Parts: sequence; structure tokens; C-alpha cells
Amino acid sequence: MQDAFVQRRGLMLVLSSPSGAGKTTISRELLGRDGNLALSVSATTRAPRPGEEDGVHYHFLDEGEFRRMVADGDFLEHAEVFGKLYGTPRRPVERTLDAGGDVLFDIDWQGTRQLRDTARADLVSVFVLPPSMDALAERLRQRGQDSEAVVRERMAKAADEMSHWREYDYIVVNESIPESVRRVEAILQAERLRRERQTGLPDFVGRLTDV
Ligand SMILES: Nc1ncnc2c1ncn2[C@@H]1O[C@H](COP(=O)(O)OP(=O)(O)OP(=O)(O)O)[C@@H](O)[C@H]1O
Ligand SMILES: Nc1nc2c(ncn2[C@@H]2O[C@H](COP(=O)(O)O)[C@@H](O)[C@H]2O)c(=O)[nH]1
Repeated sequence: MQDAFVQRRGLMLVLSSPSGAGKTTISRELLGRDGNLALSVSATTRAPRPGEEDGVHYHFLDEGEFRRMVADGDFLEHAEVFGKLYGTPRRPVERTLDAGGDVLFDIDWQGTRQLRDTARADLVSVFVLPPSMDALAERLRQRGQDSEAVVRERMAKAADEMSHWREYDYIVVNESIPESVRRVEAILQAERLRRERQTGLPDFVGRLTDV
């Protein structure tokens, strides 16, 4: 909820992890609980998984459309992940932040690095780790949406993904979904209260002390 007393600029909450560690699951829970948090819907050239809807889970584009958006500067960040292109459309994010809303991103370390370079002050980054590699493989398989070849490819890249954990502000080991959601919520609540994000403080304190 937006603070009734003090104006605030929105923040960008990034969740990254090796594929299958649980960031989509955590994101879904957070979005259901927090009315001031909006999901950044990425664009991608990968094919939709069963049940994924265009414009809801991703904007599914062909490579030509994606590259045109890159050329037009329409992405806040973009990267190649698992041989496909992924990017964050710029305008919806900027609109939400300007209105004091917070934006949740499910993006990889390359995209997070780009956001850190261009918008460090607005960025809060969380890296989600699995409790073990066996658990990660199990989660990818039981999700049941990728072929065995895709699961193997993602497991082969997991160690490389995880090598970027030091670049993140916070680390959450996702053993239990409810506990991980509580931890990310706690991070979000604390970051919202950072002095420098509360852009209305000079006015608010001025009114308090203007006797
Ligand atoms: N703490 C947990 N314990 C057990 N299963 C979990 C846990 N967290 C997530 N899962 C399950 O693991 C699977 C993968 O989770 P999810 O799709 O959220 O991962 P992801 O990190 O978003 O993956 P990707 O990067 O491929 O999108 C899902 O089936 C989810 O229900
Ligand atoms: N740099 C970006 N990475 C993104 C974006 N959207 C998703 N992703 C990451 O890609 C992988 C694979 O996702 P999947 O949905 O195909 O399993 C995962 O690590 C996502 O976080 C994006 O816009 N930019």
C-alpha cells in the first residue's frame, strides 16, 4: 500500500535464480498479497509453455519483432538466455515507478546487471537459491513443462547462474515456499521505508515542524 502520509518513488524488486529454484512461485504469491506491486511482463522469443498466455506470462514475439524493439530503445534491459531472447519493456515500468508503484521482475543476472548500471537507486535485487541441486532437478522435472533435454540443459547452466549470487543485495534459500515469501516480503517492506525512497519526507517533516 502507498503510504498515506509520505510520497514515495517506486522501487524495482528483482528476483533471479537458476531455472526451477522457485522465483515464479514466490512472485505469484507476492503479487497476490501486495496491491502496490505489479509484475513486469517480459517479452521473449521462446515458445509459450502449456497454459502460458500472451500478454500475461510473457509477450511472445518473433525474433524480428524483438530486434525492432531493441533498435527502438523499447527495452529497459534485454539478454539472451538459454538461446532465446528476453527483454523488459520500458514504458510500463517507468509509468508504474513514477506513480509510486513497485515493480517485480523475474529476470536473469545479465538483465539485473543492466538495471544496476542504469537505475541503481531504484533497484532491490534478490537471488533465490535451491536448498540442493537434487531439489532443483526434482523441481524442474515435477513442474512437467519442459522436455528432459531442456531440463538437462537448465541443470547444466545452473552452476553458472548461481556463480552470480554475490552481485545481489539479498539471498534467499528457497526450502519452504511460505517462508521464502515471508522473507522476500520483509525485504520489500524494509526497502520501501528507506529514507532516500521517501521523496515526500522534506514536505512531510516541514509540515510537522511548521508550528
Ligand atoms: N520451496 C519449494 N519446495 C518445493 N517445490 C517448489 C518450491 N518452490 C517452487 N517449487 C516448485 O518448483 C517448480 C519450479 O518453480 P518455478 O517455476 O517457480 O521456478 P523458476 O525459478 O521460476 O523457474 P524458471 O526460471 O524456469 O521460470 C514448480 O513446480 C514449483 O511449484
Ligand atoms: N534478462 C532477462 N531475463 C529474463 C527476462 N524474462 C525472463 N528472464 C529469465 O529467463 C530465464 C528463463 O525463463 P523461462 O520463463 O523461459 O523459464 C529465467 O532465468 C528468467 O528469470 C527478461 O525480461 N530479461
